[in-house]
Amino acid sequence: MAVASILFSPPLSKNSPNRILQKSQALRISSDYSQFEVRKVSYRPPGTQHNLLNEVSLSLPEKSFGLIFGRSGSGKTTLLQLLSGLSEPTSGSIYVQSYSNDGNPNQHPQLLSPERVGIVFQFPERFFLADTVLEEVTFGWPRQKADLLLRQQLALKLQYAINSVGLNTISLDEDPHTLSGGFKRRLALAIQLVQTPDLLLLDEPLAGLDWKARADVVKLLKHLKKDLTILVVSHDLKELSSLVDFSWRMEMGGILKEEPLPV
Ligand SMILES: Nc1ncnc2c1ncn2[C@@H]1O[C@H](COP(=O)(O)OP(=O)(O)OP(=O)(O)O)[C@@H](O)[C@H]1O
Repeated sequence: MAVASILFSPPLSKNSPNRILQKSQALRISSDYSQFEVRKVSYRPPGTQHNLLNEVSLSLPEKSFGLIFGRSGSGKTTLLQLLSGLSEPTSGSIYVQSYSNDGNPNQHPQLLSPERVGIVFQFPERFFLADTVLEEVTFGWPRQKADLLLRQQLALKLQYAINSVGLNTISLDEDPHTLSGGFKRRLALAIQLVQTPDLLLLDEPLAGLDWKARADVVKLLKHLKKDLTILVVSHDLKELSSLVDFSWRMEMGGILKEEPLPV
């Protein structure tokens, strides 16, 4: 099923939503460059006595690829949950800071809002609910009553997501559960990209895939890296090393240290 047949793809004109989308994206980053910044974040789950994260700090410039590695149970997933807004830091802050080219902040830091963040959990295919790829990507979207402008904007977002992950080579009528492992991961990424996030968080993106699908996902991440800021938690350091701009080790007790990959 074609994207356009569901949501109507408009011709491009001066006032087309494509231009509106580009304009709003350009407005979001008005500075010379910006960084996602985590400052002295600690986290203790409500009702417990133990900090899972202890004064974690990191900076990730826009359009760069960061990787967090470390032993199981050290707190890596917990940090992604805080960055995505699923839980709130007990202390510290997570924000976006913009800078001029001379390296000085050029406005007040903005708190990172969850709408700007996409997160793909480990084994995302386990959470697929819909009967078709299209329904899975557009889950929760208005079908009939949305006004024309909204439908046009949604159609463009859908097209962007589908094309970005290479799902345009298959029918959107396919059952998500029958896709290959690599295509299931593409679909999981499309579900996030349709929200046009600025920061994409991936928890163990290669886990459970065969060698071919793993190579496929690495290639896809290389492509996505051109337009997105990506932060990955993974044990697959060798396979991801060619993508990595910044890396950190999470030590037991939730202590984060910037460190080169040990590969
Ligand atoms: N809500 C919670 N309450 C108490 N302890 C928790 C809670 N959530 C996670 N934990 C514990 O926090 C620790 C860190 O978990 P987390 O999943 O962040 O580790 P991880 O580094 O991502 O591990 P893995 O590599 O195995 O995915 C674990 O010991 C986990 O059992």
